[in-house]
Amino acid sequence: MMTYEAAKQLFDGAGLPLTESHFAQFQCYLAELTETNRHMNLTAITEPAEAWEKHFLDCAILLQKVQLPLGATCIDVGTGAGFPGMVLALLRPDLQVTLLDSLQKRIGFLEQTAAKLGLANVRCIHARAEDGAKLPELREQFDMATARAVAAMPVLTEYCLPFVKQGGVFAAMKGPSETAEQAETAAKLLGGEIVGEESYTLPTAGERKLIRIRKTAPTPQKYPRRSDKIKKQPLG
Ligand SMILES: C[S@@+](CC[C@H](N)C(=O)[O-])C[C@H]1O[C@@H](n2cnc3c(N)ncnc32)[C@H](O)[C@@H]1O
Repeated sequence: MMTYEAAKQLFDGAGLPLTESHFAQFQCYLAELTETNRHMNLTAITEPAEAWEKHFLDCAILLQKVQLPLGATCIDVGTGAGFPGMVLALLRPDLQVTLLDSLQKRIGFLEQTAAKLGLANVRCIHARAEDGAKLPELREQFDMATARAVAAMPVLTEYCLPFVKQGGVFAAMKGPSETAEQAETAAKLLGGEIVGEESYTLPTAGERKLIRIRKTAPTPQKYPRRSDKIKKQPLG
């Protein structure tokens, strides 16, 4: 059981505000996640204190690190149970958030959950990243693409950077061992430039890292390549 006071303290510790209405929405999200997780593999983390830290706080920190203008468009590639995208949409109703995943049943869960939470700023798309990024309505349309726990940097950059418009950013949520340098070749080939990496620490889960790549030129049409090619010959 998580109380509002405990959740607020957790967010305060990272310098993030948490209103009672956000708390109620997060609790509703967690209840949906826990219930659905009984019959669908969504996440290994449903214990309340752990979910609050490793899912909600971790994803909320992204908003603190990347300053998104009012009304910005974001895509979360390989969103799974909605991390980080659903958290962004919940905390920033002005953002237009697209949640993309290759598993239809997860997309069904996300559509139902966004409706339950009253989030009108969420769109859910069932597609592989490398197919979605070929669609004119998605290619180079986003101020920010993000992803957490989907693939290693060279592969992930090929999945994500094609979605970003020029001047926008790809922000990868990573563990401590991956580095921005690992994406340098991929970034160059895909029209990006490494901005840098920034570490932060979760209270009990330890170090996490945010790697940022800015989109400086259009992605050549031949990217992203076919799924098997991306995995067999990562750009690196
Ligand atoms: C380990 S889960 C991580 C989910 C979530 N981002 C998180 O941090 O909890 C990876 C997710 O990425 C999705 N995924 C993997 N490869 C993908 C691809 N090429 N295109 C779209 N989704 C993909 C999987 O279906 C899965 O839901």
